[in-house]
Amino acid sequence: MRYAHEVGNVRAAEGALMARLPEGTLMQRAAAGLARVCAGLLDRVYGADVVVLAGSGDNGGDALYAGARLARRGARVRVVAAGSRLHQAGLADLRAAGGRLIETAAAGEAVAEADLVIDGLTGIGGAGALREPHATLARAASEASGTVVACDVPSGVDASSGRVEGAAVRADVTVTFGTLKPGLLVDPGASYCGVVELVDIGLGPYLNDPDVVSPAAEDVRPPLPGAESDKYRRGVVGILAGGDEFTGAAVLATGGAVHGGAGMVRFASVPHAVELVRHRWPEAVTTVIEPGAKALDAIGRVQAWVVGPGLGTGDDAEELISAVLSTDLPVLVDADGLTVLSRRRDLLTRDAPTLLTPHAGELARLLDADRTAIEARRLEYVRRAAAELDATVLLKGSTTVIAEPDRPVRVNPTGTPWLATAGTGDVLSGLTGALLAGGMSALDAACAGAYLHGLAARLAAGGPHPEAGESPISAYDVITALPDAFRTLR
Ligand SMILES: NC(=O)C1=CN([C@@H]2O[C@H](COP(=O)(O)OP(=O)(O)OC[C@H]3O[C@@H](n4cnc5c(N)ncnc54)[C@H](OP(=O)(O)O)[C@@H]3O)[C@@H](O)[C@H]2O)[C@@H](O)CC1
Ligand SMILES: [K+]
Repeated sequence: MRYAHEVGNVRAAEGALMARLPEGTLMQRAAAGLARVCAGLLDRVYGADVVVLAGSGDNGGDALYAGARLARRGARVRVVAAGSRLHQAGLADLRAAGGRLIETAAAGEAVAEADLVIDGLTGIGGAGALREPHATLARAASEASGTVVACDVPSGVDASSGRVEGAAVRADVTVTFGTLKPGLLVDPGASYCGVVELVDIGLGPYLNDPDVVSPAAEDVRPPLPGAESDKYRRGVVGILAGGDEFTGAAVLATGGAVHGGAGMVRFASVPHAVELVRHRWPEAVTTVIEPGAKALDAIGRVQAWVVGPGLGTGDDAEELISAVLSTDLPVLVDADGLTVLSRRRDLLTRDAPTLLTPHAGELARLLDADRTAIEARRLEYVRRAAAELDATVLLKGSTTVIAEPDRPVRVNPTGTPWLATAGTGDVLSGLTGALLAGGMSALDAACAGAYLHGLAARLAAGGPHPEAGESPISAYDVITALPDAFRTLR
């Protein structure tokens, strides 16, 4: 797991640690780590052209001390001061090492020709949209042809949330201190960071529980069949999807489940959807159901339900969703099911686990909120959704985030922009339903489902020669790549 802490937590740990150390120690540790990474990025430090963008806080101080370390190794270091103040001791050290301050008016040219730009405008103290001249400097850095290294956080990115309200530095590398910050893991902030390097400054023992975690491959443990397993013990997932209008979603969700490790997939729907699913996935056991409260009775036993993809949003769909949520089994609700729930939130009052898998638009309907606001503040809204709806919520999108009341939010590290194509969400719901039926908790199933789905998409997009770049993929390609994604976890 990778752990991330919000600004308040970082400051509390910093205070506790600083009380035990001589003044300035932490800043020197940070600066040393930053300078080390910068030096590694340069072909040669001696003679390299380095520009430090320094704000008036300690983030600027770190950058100035790092600049001084590079200057002592022979780099030509120039500093642009943003704002009225500069960290005085840092500036004095840089000057003593041969660095010099230049006018803001000359900054554009200096940044454009630099081999390396260090962004020390704002760190965890940054708040709201960057003001001037910070915003202009951030834009210049983002367009620089040299390597751009952000100190702690790319300036303009909110460290706790990943929110970006105006200009922000697009970094090639972000060197962060003590612990990751949630804004480095969650879009839009994450997309500004480049490669994130964590520098240990000794904060670890003083940090509280993380606010956000991001799983690595070893944290994703889908259930494995043992010698004793049979299809029932491995988990039977029931899929209620498709209708007279939409059938593709049913085929794709079933495919996700068939390749998601379920012992058996039961699929139930109207005759046309059943016919298509049978044709494409002979592995699935299918049932034609009549609308009505007794629809589930004909299907046979399952360990978890997936309901919603392509189901429609009318009275029949509502009745089916109501019946499924009245069971004492884990239920994953997706797509049309979520639209129905946005007018029937009362159906969510239940004891068994409920997993909701909305994209921003569906969550906007569920919370009566604004879609754009959700996309800009994914962490805030996924937490709010989990608390208000009393469910596990997986918010799909450029960064998929998963929340359960009173737990750290999980951020999925896999995926590719090519995943933004019709039908991939249906695959995710079938896959995750299979993991739920296999006995995983809603949080772990959501996490493993998102991880495997994103990995399968990357494998599909990268093909046999990923070094040659990625290509467009279809939802069906994601299903086909799932076995390879599972294999990478072994
Ligand atoms: N915590 C740790 O463990 C360690 C922390 N360390 C380092 O300290 C950093 C935190 O330093 P910090 O607290 O001085 O805040 P920082 O990020 O420099 O920003 C404050 C300045 O930004 C300005 N400003 C704010 N918003 C703005 C805007 N929208 N647009 C423009 N300006 C804006 C604000 O201006 P003001 O509002 O005062 O006018 C103020 O001058 C941290 O990120 C890390 O690098 C390490 O040295 C060691 C270990
Ligand atoms: K910064």
